[in-house]
Amino acid sequence: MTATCRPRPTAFAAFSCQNIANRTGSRLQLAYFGLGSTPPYKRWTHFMRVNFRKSARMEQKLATLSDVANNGFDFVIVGGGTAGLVLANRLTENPEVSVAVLEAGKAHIEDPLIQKLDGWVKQLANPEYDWCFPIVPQKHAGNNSISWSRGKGLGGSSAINLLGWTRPQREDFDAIEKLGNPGWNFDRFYEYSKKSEKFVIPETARCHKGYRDLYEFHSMGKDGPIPLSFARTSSGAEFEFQKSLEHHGVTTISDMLSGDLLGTAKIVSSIDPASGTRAYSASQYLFPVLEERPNLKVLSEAYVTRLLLTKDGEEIVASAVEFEHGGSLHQVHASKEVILSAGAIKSPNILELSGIGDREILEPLGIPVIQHLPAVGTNVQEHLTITGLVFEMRDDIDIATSDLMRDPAFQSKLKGAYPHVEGPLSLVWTGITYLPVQTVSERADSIIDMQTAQIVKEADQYPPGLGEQYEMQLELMKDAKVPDVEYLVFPFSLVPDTSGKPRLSLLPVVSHPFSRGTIHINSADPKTHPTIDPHYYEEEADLEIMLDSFKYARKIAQTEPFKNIVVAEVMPGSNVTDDDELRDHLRKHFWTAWHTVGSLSMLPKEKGGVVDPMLKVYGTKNVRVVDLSIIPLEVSAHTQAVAYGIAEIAADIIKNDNRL
Ligand SMILES: Cc1cc2nc3c(=O)[nH]c(=O)nc-3n(C[C@H](O)[C@H](O)[C@H](O)COP(=O)(O)OP(=O)(O)OC[C@H]3O[C@@H](n4cnc5c(N)ncnc54)[C@H](O)[C@@H]3O)c2cc1C
Repeated sequence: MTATCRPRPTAFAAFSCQNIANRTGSRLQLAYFGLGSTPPYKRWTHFMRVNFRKSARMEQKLATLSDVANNGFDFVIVGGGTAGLVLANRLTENPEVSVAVLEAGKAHIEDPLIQKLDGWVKQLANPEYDWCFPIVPQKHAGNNSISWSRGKGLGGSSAINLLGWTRPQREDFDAIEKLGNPGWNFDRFYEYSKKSEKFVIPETARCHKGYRDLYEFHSMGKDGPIPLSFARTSSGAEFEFQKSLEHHGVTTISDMLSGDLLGTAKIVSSIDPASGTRAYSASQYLFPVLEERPNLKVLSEAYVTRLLLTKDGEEIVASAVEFEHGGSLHQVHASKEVILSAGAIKSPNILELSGIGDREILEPLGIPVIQHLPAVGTNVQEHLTITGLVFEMRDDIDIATSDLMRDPAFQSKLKGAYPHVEGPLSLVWTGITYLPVQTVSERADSIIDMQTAQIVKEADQYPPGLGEQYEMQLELMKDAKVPDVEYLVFPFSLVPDTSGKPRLSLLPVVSHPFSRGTIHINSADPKTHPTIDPHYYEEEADLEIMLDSFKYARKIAQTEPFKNIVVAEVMPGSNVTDDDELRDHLRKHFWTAWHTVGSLSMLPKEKGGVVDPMLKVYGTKNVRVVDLSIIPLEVSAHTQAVAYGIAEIAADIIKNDNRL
């Protein structure tokens, strides 16, 4: 790094607190740069004022009930979330095409909790923003339970997520095609995925070879709506973790978006470098076009209760959608198609409430069965992770943690030193690593053999198609070029902590869990939360992979230089070493990465499919699903780019199919 790369005093740190810390040597200065995502006082106040005006104008552009109720549109999209708004934008590029979007949550226009990078801390478990879906006590995880967050409001989960941007491993996506979905391979996904991306190289990062390479030579889209860049803030601890990984032969990579994830990296974030705020589907795909598209009507606080289905010969036709708004039920008519984009949890619910699903679930609830489609709400897969590997970090070195940054005493010291800087911390998560099971576990072969034997033994009890999925998963697992495990470095503790000490968590993630769960309605009341059972750890291989991944993370943490920045492992504590004790610990502290897929899988019908490769629900003439629920096999990546990519592909499928 040359002197010209040094940030100006009012500029924000571009990529590495650690780099800057090395230059300044002062924790105060480090923390100042760590505040990078919060603009200086004047900028933020001006920003808020402008936002307020924009917000009022935008509110007026949203639909009113009378714009939508009892009116007809070519397409009705259920759910104004990540995928739903991409689709709404792309379909209404043609002024002849009319689209209504019904979103259950609020509009949250220019909402600081969404825009500020650490706003998610306040959004999670807040019912204004988060559906807070409870999951049932987990039989194979000590009957413990957690809740699954999902975004409620325009932008859906892209409005509350943790901003990391990854693309799946090539082989993961190719496996989706091999399961019977022609065209759903990595190459096509990649081309469409880039359509949503606008990679912006941060000014000061131009000096950093790795990032320049990524920008100039590699794999990101540059003209799409979602600005992406490297977060200006990072803890610095992730770089120490990377260096420790390097001691164990893991490569630090600069391009994690080319379909080859193996290695350790600084993740790209969906943050607009111009404003330092969250870039999400509403801010990038909806608000910029709303004013100029009278053919697009978006109604918030419109809770869809069911699709109104009729039969046309053998085929089912959705002619309208029923929704609740302001305490009353209304309908909106669709002349071409109804598209479900309510996410992997609610889209299957809406199908079931409409009479498409397993007869054995619908009939006892008094819901007339229009089509018996037993795969609805099955094949649910979720990235398995844990919260229980937490460290106390040294506070006399240039590593920032969220705990430290939140400390009022530290903040006031900061303000004394930098009176023109306002606001709390906005450290985002940036440390990411993908590894094959062969790297993290000496038992890789025996875990594969154990799972193979299990599959042979239980094959005749599996639902249709599951055996084939498992064979595919085993192939991916045997391939040491394909990641099976991920590590996240979080600059805080996810377990409530009142010690006031700086904390950091390492989160191992099982990328391709074998366990399969279900999501079903349990009431004919559309407002009742569904019964969600992910069956965490039901398949023994998931627990054993987690165990070895946990032990590997610990090994890295005990390697220099990471070791030198840690005071102690506070959870579970380095005295806990017995495998059975650790298994209990992992059962107790399981957690979600919020990446649910598979609940309306795209597969041949006889293999457990709900939608075909054109995303149409089997047996229907005009009902499609466009969200994460269609992915039949979990991918190793974080899923927002997948949701955007699916919607970009779907838009062209729908346009072609309707000759638009
Ligand atoms: C807390 C959290 C953190 C995450 N972090 C990351 C990350 O760092 N990186 C990453 O890549 N991915 C992350 N993800 C995952 C990613 O954001 C999601 O997988 C993706 O956004 C899902 O898109 P979707 O379109 O399938 O669903 P959503 O974006 O969830 O959209 C569904 C929409 O439908 C609406 N809806 C539901 N039911 C109804 C109804 N009955 N009527 C009307 N509307 C309805 C919802 O309110 C919502 O707006 C995270 C997710 C969460 C929840």
